Amino acid sequence: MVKKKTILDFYEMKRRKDKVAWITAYDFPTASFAEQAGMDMILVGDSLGMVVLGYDGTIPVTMDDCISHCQAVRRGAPNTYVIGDMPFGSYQTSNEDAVKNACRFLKEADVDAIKLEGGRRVMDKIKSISEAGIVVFGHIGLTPQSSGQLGGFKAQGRTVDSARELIKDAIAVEEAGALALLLEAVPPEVSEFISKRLTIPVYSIGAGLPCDGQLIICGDMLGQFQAFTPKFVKRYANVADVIINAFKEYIDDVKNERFPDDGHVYNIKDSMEEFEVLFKEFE
Ligand SMILES: Nc1nc(=O)c2c([nH]1)NC[C@@H]1CN(c3ccc(C(=O)N[C@@H](CCC(=O)O)C(=O)O)cc3)CN21
Ligand SMILES: CC(C)C(=O)C(=O)O
Ligand SMILES: [Mg+2]
Repeated sequence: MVKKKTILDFYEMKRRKDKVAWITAYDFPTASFAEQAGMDMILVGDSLGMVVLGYDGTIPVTMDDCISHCQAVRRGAPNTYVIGDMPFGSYQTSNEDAVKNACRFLKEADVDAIKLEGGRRVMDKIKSISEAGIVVFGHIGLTPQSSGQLGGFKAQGRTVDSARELIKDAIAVEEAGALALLLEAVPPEVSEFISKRLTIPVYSIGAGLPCDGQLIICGDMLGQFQAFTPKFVKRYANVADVIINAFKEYIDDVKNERFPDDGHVYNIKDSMEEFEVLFKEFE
């Protein structure tokens, strides 16, 4: 059993240029598979709203949804670094709400860190949660919770003007006390500059190779999520096909009485003659 990592291990990995591999997971089995595979960390993303609850965005996801899924993930991956993603409305309202809800993730779901979206505009939230002693991951670039303001799920930092805003946000996140930063959907030229400019580890989901590690949504890499596929997704399996084919085979077996066969039923423990006597009694 590999020892559970701490934030210090991730700083050491950045220094040694060892890349951090992480995925999202929302349930017990996926978390357990991730831990068995040796994943460095797991994000319980509010993307759970889209990937496992079927919403078309992350806005409806609640604190209770996140806590419940974090608990399942922690049970499945007791020795892996787990990050809880703060859902829309759980930190925007006030510093007090932000700290209170961040504390819930630690107290109720035993996560190692929390993540929240935004740069300069959430500096006070990052600072308040950090001052409570909690490890904060920042998240800038394509921030799905503010996709309304961005005009949709759009890559960021592709123009000099947009990159300037992104760099200011990255610096602000570090200054506010975040101990890691996630860049989503940002050109590698910009993420390389940010990774070098900051002291804290900078991770990528769709931000290219220059970052200190990579994140991908489990449902995307496994071919489980069908609504759309972001450009940055590499598919490693096609679970949808595997599941649909298994379901079709099962339906066919049931309709044609090939299932259940002798191997999938229980044997009687008295003679058939005795059972026939019993059945006669009730005819
Ligand atoms: N399953 C899933 N995967 C994700 O990566 C993901 C979620 N859900 N939910 C929350 C956000 C939304 N994300 C998205 C969604 C769409 C694109 C996308 O389709 N982008 C287009 C156009 C980008 C643009 O116009 O700049 C692309 O071609 O990549 C990217 C990231 C990332 N996150
Ligand atoms: C898209 C990633 C970065 C995320 O925040 C999530 O999975 O919720
Ligand atoms: Mg999220």
